Amino acid sequence: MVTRLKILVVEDSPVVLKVLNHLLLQNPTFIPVLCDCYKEAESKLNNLEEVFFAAIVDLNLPDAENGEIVDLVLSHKIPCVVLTGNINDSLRLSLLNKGVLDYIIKDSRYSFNHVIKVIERLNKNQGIKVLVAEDSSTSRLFIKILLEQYRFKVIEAENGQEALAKLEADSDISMLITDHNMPLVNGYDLVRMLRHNSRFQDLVIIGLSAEGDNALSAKFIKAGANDFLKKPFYHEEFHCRVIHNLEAQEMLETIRDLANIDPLTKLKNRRYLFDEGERFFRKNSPNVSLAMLDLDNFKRVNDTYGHVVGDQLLEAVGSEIKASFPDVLAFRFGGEEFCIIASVGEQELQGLLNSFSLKMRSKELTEAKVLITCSVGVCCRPVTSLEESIRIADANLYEAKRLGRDQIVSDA
Ligand SMILES: Nc1nc2c(ncn2[C@@H]2O[C@H](COP(=O)(O)OP(=O)(O)OP(=O)(O)O)[C@@H](O)[C@H]2O)c(=O)[nH]1
Repeated sequence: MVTRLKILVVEDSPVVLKVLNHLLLQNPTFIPVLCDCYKEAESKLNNLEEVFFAAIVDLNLPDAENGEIVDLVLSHKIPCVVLTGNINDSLRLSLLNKGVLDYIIKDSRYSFNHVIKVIERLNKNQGIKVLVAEDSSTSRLFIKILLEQYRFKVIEAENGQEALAKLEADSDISMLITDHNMPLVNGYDLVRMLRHNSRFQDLVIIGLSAEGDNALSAKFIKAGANDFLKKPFYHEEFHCRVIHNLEAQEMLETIRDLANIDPLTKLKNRRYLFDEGERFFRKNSPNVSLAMLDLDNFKRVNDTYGHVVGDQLLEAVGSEIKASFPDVLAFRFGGEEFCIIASVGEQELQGLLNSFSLKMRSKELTEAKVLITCSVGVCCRPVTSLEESIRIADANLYEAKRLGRDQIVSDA
């Protein structure tokens, strides 16, 4: 179930209030709570039953014309995005120093979309772990506070060696912010070590240094860091760089998923099989077993119930495969054919396939309550290539079909 988050919106213009309400409601996570003056916002904030995830506030309200609403919201420790008609350097600095997340000039409808983007980012950040590697406890605390302002989960390390150990122990860490001058392993060496390990290819890395060495930023980036910041930096720049680099990485992952995942079944696709499957095969050979699974008489399902139900059935089978083979590589090979690759023993794979076939035989799938069986061909013998393994499993699958379907034929 989606946890819904209340967003306090304080704005005296009915039109702006309406636009923000409309935009926030586009995201089912958000519940906008609208106020048109300081007094109303104050009473909402003082109500202990109301818990706000963030606030969007207009700097000039009829009953608080000098930005008092910002102090009020921040005193309740609520992340605050400010809307303003105009901005100058001293106002910008004063807002940022108070700790507002961002300030947005109300000059076009795009500015309102930007406000929503900031709030959505904040929500996403709650699930993102960032490791800060920095030997100075003061600097570490400063960076931690900046990151927590944006709702990131922060983990700390006092030197490069500790950072490496924490990254190895926790594969959920998405970003590393690392100083250069640290004991044991410095930042530059840490980046080099990480980038030589394929496990850390997707880790976003931002280097930091107080040194006046101009070559250091280039060295960091050449070693594989995504970005570099020289200390002292202003927190506006820090936040922009953190968010930009994270979004670039997320975009890359989305593109990769689009290229490798079958949109209907959510299993990896055939293209990924010949890529990742090949790698898996080489790494685990000769202890690799492969099974080809093909739904029986699937054409009849399409002919009887229509293609929409056919699609729903494929989607449901995809979920069943994911649940039944949790620790193996599972792919949609094409049409109603699937492929499983595992480095488990022949007996274990046979057991998993038997349970899956039994489940398929007895479970009604989709709203149309369709019963479907599947035929399976297995290759367990040591072979020299993934292609050979697929060819043998396919021949066994053909045999399973010939013998009357709904059975497993193995070469073991
Ligand atoms: N709805 C739907 N149907 C698909 C999809 N991909 C392939 N099919 C259908 O799957 C059916 C496969 O038919 P056949 O190759 O004759 O195989 P079968 O009917 O399962 O028969 P056997 O494999 O011999 O048991 C065809 O009707 C394809 O149109 C898809 O993505 N969605």
